Amino acid sequence: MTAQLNPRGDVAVLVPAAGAGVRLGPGRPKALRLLGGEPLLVHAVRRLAAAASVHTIVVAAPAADVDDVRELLAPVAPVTVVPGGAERQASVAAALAVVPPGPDIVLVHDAARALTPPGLVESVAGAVRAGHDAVIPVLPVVDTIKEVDAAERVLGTVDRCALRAVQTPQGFRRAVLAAAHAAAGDPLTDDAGLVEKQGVPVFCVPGSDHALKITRPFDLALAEHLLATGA
Ligand SMILES: Nc1ccn([C@@H]2O[C@H](COP(=O)(O)OP(=O)(O)OP(=O)(O)O)[C@@H](O)[C@H]2O)c(=O)n1
Ligand SMILES: C[C@](O)(CO)[C@H](O)COP(=O)(O)O
Repeated sequence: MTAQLNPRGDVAVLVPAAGAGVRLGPGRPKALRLLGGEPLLVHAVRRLAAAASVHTIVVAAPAADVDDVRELLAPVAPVTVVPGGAERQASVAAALAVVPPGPDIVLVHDAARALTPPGLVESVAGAVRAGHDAVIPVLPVVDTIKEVDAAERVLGTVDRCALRAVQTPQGFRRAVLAAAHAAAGDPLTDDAGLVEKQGVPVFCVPGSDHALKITRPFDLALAEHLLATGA
């Protein structure tokens, strides 16, 4: 059954899903690889569609797989699917370009963070609604962090109290994200980075262990365990 999105919602979610997944090893584009028998993208979109504020979801799919992705997601939720680009930033820009009039809040969410709970979507959107133009979910850094040189010699120990590991969804006032992408130069790895370059303050909210990015084979094994055990 297709989850209906909320026509009165104020949130559009862009889902960059066009990456190859090189770090995961050879195989299909990462968003189409299986977790518990279903593609990562299906897990991600199902959870986004379960967030009450979501009005629109736009997926940037691998260009060769756009038709397959439309078919795959049709039973999950009403989504718009566009071809992604060579860099994540281009995929996000392609999705942003087709957001319909209406939603004033835009979230950008990696398909690779397939188990992100709907509650995190709502907490990021809520912080934008409360007046923050740019919001990112973060976790504290749990390991000691060293700065090293090219020869792997330690230069020093970084004060991790001031560091955060950044997740998605990242949330923005729509006009702020549009202006940041319009002004974008060399690709950055996240959208908050583009907004920072515009001098816009970025606000942090607590992230979730379940929003882990499935990047390497160990992450996929961990996600399989989380899904299977409901942990
Ligand atoms: N050209 C790209 C590259 C990445 N992404 C998406 O951006 C998200 C975060 O990227 P990451 O997890 O680093 O994925 P990949 O780029 O696929 O990973 P790798 O660097 O291992 O190839 C993913 O959902 C990925 O599909 C995208 O839409 N378009
Ligand atoms: C946006 C992001 O998920 C924030 O952690 C991340 O930067 C994107 O992927 P990458 O692994 O940095 O390429």
